Amino acid sequence: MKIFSASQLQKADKISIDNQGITSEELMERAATRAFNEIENILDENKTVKLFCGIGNNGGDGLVIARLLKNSGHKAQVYAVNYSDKRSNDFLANNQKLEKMGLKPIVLKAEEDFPKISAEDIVIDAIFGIGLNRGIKGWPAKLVHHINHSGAFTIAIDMPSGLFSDQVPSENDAVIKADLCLTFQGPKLVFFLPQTMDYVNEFKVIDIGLDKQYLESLDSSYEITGRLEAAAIYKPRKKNTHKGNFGHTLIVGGSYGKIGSVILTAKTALKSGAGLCTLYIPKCGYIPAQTAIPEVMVLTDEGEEKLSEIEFDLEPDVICFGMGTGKDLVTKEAFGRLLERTKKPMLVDADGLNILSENKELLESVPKNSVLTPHPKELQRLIGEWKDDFDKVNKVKSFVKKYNLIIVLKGAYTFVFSGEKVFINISGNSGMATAGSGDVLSGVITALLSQGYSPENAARFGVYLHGKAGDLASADIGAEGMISGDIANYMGRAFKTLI
Ligand SMILES: NC(=O)C1=CN([C@@H]2O[C@H](COP(=O)(O)OP(=O)(O)OC[C@H]3O[C@@H](n4cnc5c(N)ncnc54)[C@H](O)[C@@H]3O)[C@@H](O)[C@H]2O)[C@@H](O)CC1
Ligand SMILES: Nc1ncnc2c1ncn2[C@@H]1O[C@H](COP(=O)(O)OP(=O)(O)O)[C@@H](O)[C@H]1O
Ligand SMILES: [K+]
Repeated sequence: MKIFSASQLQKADKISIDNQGITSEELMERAATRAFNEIENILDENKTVKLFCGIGNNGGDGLVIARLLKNSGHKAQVYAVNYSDKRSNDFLANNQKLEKMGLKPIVLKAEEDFPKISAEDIVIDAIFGIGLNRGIKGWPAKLVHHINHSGAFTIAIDMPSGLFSDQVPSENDAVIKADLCLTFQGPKLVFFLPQTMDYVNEFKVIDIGLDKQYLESLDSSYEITGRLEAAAIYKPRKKNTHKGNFGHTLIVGGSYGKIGSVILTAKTALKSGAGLCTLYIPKCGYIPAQTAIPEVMVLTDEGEEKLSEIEFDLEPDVICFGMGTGKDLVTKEAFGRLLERTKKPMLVDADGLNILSENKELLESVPKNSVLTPHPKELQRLIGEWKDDFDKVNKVKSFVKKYNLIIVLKGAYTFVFSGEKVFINISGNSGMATAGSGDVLSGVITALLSQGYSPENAARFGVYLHGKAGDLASADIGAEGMISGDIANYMGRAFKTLI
């Protein structure tokens, strides 16, 4: 699923109106009716719905929803948030229809007019949608705070009011915190950025029937990775195969006290379909690794407690480097030599990334199309500070182009940057905020690379599977109870959900 900008969606509205021979009022009726159907599904009859409608088309949607609620016997109170006297035509048309039914919106013009909102009410926020062009200030801002502090379950129509589709609100701007956002045609980028995602606890996409052909023709850098997209990447195994068909992964990492990290990565690689897996670790890790995973082969470095040479006599299909290595000079030099010798795309994580950050000249030697998996702090070391999340996204886009790499920026929503594209993953949960889940992610992506998935697909699919395995683990044993090893243990079941 592509993510469109506000201006693309506004244009798609116009084109669909022309192509389908309908009026904008009819499109509004269709959009708002579909939103109403969702609301009715979750509505308890005893609840009072308080609708706050702006005076543009987002407000128009709210008026249509109010009419439909009233028609189906719900208790609805409608407020027109009169921040200006300029009303959109479709707002006016729907206002008339509502008044004809005897439901006249109460006009709010100042703080004294605010109604009481109880925690038991349902609030529909139809104040501003994608037409927002400046931060909400003055008494409407106070209304937003009034709604946010009411404790009422708040459903935003299209966008939480006050949230821009293409910039981060400033500290003084008021923004609705939506429990649910019913968003038209596709999710907006701000739903996924760390600085703005908290305004949308949950979202549901409402297909309002815009012209499919036109939407498909639109360019967008941003795409969602959900179940459908993951299933399209998945290559089920053939019957006539042997372990050699699924690649040999070499996992290089670890140091004294951090051998567990590479063990997790290797275990996950095997549980994600890698045919063979060899661990390359300092000597001190030999017995723990052999004991923890009998299926893995183990090679040891000359170094007792840290990597110092990285010499091996095998031809792996993919090398993964960096978990738990530390950044010692000998390890850095050994990594530099490994980079010089490696031609195939590899995966670099954790201290591998920190070594690259401290020795930027090494970036030139990272094989093209390699996958780097930083969390935000590691990213900052790699690319420097950013002003806000939009600036960060642009900086990462430039970085991946400059070095021809793929960046997996980990977070509650993980972003995969590849060429012009940015893929946003929607599987996963807060139970994954636990030590070692990043090591597990490296294991999945490495295993997919070894099985012949392209680096872009391996990154995108690996991130999805990692989140899905986390979701399955959380559903069974709870977010607090799960540890990163559980994510590895649920990996097979994550693949099975795609069959
Ligand atoms: N036919 C259509 O165009 C459709 C539009 N739809 C709805 O229309 C919405 C967009 O409607 P509009 O373009 O009318 O815009 P909004 O209803 O989001 O905003 C209304 C107007 O308020 C003004 N404004 C913006 N920020 C302000 C601020 N901080 N303080 C005071 N005034 C401010 C702007 O001039 C803006 O045009 C969508 O989000 C969606 O809900 C849907 O009904 C689907 C069909
Ligand atoms: N709240 C969350 N929701 C979804 N995924 C999460 C959340 N918190 C962390 N994760 C995932 O867990 C992993 C954590 O990786 P990382 O920070 O490198 O941890 P570690 O260094 O302990 O291995 C990432 O893949 C990240 O996307
Ligand atoms: K809204």
